[in-house]
Amino acid sequence: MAKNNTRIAVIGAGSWGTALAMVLASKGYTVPLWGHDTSHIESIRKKGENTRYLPGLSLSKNIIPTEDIDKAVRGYDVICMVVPSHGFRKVYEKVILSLKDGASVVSAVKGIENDTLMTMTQVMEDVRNRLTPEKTIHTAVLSGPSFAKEVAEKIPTAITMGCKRLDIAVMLQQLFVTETFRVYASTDVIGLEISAALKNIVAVAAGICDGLGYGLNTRAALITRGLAEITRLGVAMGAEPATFSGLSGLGDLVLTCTGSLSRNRTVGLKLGQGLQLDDIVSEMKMVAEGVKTTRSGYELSRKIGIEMPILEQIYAILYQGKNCSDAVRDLLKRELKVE
Ligand SMILES: NC(=O)c1ccc[n+]([C@@H]2O[C@H](COP(=O)([O-])OP(=O)(O)OC[C@H]3O[C@@H](n4cnc5c(N)ncnc54)[C@H](O)[C@@H]3O)[C@@H](O)[C@H]2O)c1
Ligand SMILES: O=P(O)(O)OC[C@H](O)CO
Repeated sequence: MAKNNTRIAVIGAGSWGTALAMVLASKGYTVPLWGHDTSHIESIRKKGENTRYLPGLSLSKNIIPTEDIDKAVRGYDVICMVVPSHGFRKVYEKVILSLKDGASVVSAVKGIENDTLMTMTQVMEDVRNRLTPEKTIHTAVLSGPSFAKEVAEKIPTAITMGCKRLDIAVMLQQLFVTETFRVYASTDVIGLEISAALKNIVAVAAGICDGLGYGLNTRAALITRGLAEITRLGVAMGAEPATFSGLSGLGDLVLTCTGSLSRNRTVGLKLGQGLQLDDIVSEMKMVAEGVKTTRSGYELSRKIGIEMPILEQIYAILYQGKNCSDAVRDLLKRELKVE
């Protein structure tokens, strides 16, 4: 758990980027924390607190807020990308220009790019191939049940670090682990990314059912059948089935479908209570990745030819104006199956 000489920076000064910077700073690392909004970065610098995304928690002096991406990245060994999926590619196109050869980049992001249907490590590989094919960059993913607020408050948490190269996954595991932040290593990058992105859609569904006033039976059914359809898609994309019963699969699904801190579940809750999606999203100051991922997940499932009934109903609610109760009714009256 001791600090070593690795230089690590965090890109993205929202709630999760700040919480991860706090984890690393608590080990003694000096961590540049980059954000795109100059006034927000200035406010963090002045107050020693991220009042917009993690109010009430003092930041360590080891966290160096910056709006200068080159300064945050140049010469660093490990970069942790925590920019929401819709802005990820544009930011990474800048990051990669300053990235040193042989660096590792960890995506802590849970989404699938809308236009390309790529996961974030696929986006990183795509950007590298186009902009700096001469560089060797090790891409990795960090995923698991982890509300930023609880991680920042040092509430015991377990999470998974995935990289196709196990030695790199283990190096990153050791970099992030603390006494309250337990990190497992994995090589199933696609499994971690698919489970992370798609659990947000099931969390929206769980919120909808709670908003409609349904009960705990309904929620348990959604978690279980949601996991079944996420697993089907992930395995068809080359993931290991066991990943879906791990922290990034079942673990994160349970957290986000049941935890009141979940932004995705909150979106669903309000939809179930009758509010309109545009109004809900425009009032939120944080990102709920599940809204956009419903679109990319839906297109991905059709492209690969995987049946995903819960995802299809959430897509119909979010993008085709379907009534929430009608969606639940249609899920229940589907042809009967063997489990
Ligand atoms: N918050 C959590 O508990 C948590 C935990 C695990 C994973 N995640 C994942 O981390 C990612 C980031 O989420 P978050 O919770 O930090 O979000 P957030 O809403 O708290 O903050 C988002 C940050 O990204 C910035 N941003 C927004 N659009 C941008 C753009 N186009 N370019 C650059 N920066 C932009 C915002 O200014 C803000 O600093 C998401 O994929 C989320 O699913 C979040
Ligand atoms: O608040 P949510 O719904 O984005 O969930 C946050 C994390 O992904 C929980 O692991």
